[in-house]
Amino acid sequence: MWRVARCAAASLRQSPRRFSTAIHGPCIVHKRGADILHDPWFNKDTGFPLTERDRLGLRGLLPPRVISFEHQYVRFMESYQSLEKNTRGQHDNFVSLAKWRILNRLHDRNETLYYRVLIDNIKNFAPIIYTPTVGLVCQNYSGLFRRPRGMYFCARDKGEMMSMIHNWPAQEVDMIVLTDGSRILGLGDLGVQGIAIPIGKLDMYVAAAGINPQRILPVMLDVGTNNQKLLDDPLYLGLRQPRLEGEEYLSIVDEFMEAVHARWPKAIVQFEDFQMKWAFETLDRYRKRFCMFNDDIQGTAGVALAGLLGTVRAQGRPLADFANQKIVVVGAGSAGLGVLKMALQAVSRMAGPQADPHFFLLDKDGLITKERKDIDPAAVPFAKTQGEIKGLGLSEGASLTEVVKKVKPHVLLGLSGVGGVFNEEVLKAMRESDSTKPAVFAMSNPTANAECTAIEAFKHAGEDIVFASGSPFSDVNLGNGKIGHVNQANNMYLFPGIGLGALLSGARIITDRMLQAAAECLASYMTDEEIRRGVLYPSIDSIRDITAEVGAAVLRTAVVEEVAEGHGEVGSKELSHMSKEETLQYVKDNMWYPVYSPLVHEK
Ligand SMILES: NC(=O)C1=CN([C@@H]2O[C@H](COP(=O)(O)OP(=O)(O)OC[C@H]3O[C@@H](n4cnc5c(N)ncnc54)[C@H](O)[C@@H]3O)[C@@H](O)[C@H]2O)C=CC1
Ligand SMILES: CC(=O)C(=O)O
Ligand SMILES: [Mg+2]
Repeated sequence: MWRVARCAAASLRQSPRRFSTAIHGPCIVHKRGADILHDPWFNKDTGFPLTERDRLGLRGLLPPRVISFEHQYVRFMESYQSLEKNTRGQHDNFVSLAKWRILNRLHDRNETLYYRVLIDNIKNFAPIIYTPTVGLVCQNYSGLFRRPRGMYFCARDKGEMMSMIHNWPAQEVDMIVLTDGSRILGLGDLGVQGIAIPIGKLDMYVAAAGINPQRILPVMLDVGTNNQKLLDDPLYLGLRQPRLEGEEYLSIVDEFMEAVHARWPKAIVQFEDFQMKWAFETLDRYRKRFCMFNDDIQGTAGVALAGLLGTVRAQGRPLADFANQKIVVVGAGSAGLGVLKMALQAVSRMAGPQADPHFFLLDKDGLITKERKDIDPAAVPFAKTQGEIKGLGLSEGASLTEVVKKVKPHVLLGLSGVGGVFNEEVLKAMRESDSTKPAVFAMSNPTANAECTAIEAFKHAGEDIVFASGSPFSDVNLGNGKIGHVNQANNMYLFPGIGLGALLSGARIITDRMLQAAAECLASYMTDEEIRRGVLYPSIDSIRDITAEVGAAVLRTAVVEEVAEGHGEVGSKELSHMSKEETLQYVKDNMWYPVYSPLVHEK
């Protein structure tokens, strides 16, 4: 009823795991013949019906047999499965890249089929198009490069961006993911090669939020790199210069934001994998002027908070007990500080602004206290005073092991980007935790950068822990029929819903309360029974469902916050009159789902 008018190419109510036989509205195409076959958006490969082949000048350009969408799907899955079989026993990275290649080739050729296989097999394919394999793709991007995807703005383009933005062929863009490649996952500065991250994030937008892939735009802002290995690499495809700094840097980001806003005033920009100083600076600079958010600071915070509230429930305690949880956060970067900031807001709401939460923050130099020289301003609110830690026998720069042994935390949460920092000694110290169900969150990506593996966590910290990691691990067989459940604490459970809710509300800006609504929605999604079993987040198989819920929660809060300006033909008044159920239905009705629509040629 409230579906927003757009090319009916495949705008269909979500019907996962079924091949709908419904008739779909036609899609207008301005090309003919071979041009259509070479356009992944319209291409159906051997799936063009004979009438369409006639209409579009395709007769003779394809083998005569028409293969149905269902059959094409099965054929692709069969070739994927034989790749899996044929590469069994080979090196993990080799296998992962081979899987990425076969998916990427389909993406380049036939987007409708690509997104269908992705959506229907998201659990299998997310680790390929997203973390961890996307990290490997970034590391090898210049060598893997065959075709561009998205837009590349570089330092040399200063003064040209207003016109360059019009080089993007799509008329409309809803969702942009932007990186400067300066902190790609836990892999550091990867320069232009970081473009694979926006591509992977936007694939998740299509798969989870049903954002129309014709209206997404991955963007790389190449301001140079400080990665000497890349600068020395003859294959490197980015600018061969050190990173711009200070005002020079900001003027590039400013120009990009202005250019985007001039062409697509309602587009949402997600900042992704910026090094900490620019992550915070750009968020402060733009969040009141543009509809934007920083996923690493804000998306991650919401997902972590939902997990932290889940661990309180897993202990059989009331949510208000969150204010008493002792939480050790390892990593004082954009992600760690974002988590603590949101956790602090939650504690204030629950126990009042005078509440004194028991948060301990460590970085590469150990426990952060007020004694710390050159302390980052963003870390100041979480730095301990001497008075707070004296009784525990801790001091400035105390090691992680010492902190865990003395604090006996309920939760140990890693966002350090350093693989293995939760070593045997640290994990064993968690056995002395004051919690009946201690939690270990090893949230750094990709897999090799996780603070510990799932097996290590259950082995050393004990079988009663709750475990979560940023990249996927398999559940752990604990013997005697017991299974250690592995949660994936990854911002993928929130950013698609934040973007979707902001889009469909036509939000002017993204407020803290919209982000809080997203986190609360995720936190309340799991049943008590699931939480008791240590299941804090939904299975990735349900990501479309949780994203619709999160999107609806964000949208409703945008209305309450009076930042919703409406989307398409649905005005802000109509949005404000929708019940909770109607909002959810509106969101679901606007989620794109891939089907072949009849193509009609127009000059
Ligand atoms: N699971 C998820 O959804 C997300 C995970 N992440 C991951 O978090 C990690 C960090 O990201 P950012 O905060 O943006 O990076 P960042 O570079 O801003 O911060 C890293 C922090 O870790 C600290 N650190 C480094 N070595 C350490 C050590 N040995 N012990 C303790 N602390 C140490 C640094 O001092 C710094 O404070 C990355 O691996 C990233 O992939 C980030 C966002 C979302
Ligand atoms: C998941 C994510 O955004 C990161 O690791 O940076
Ligand atoms: Mg990120």
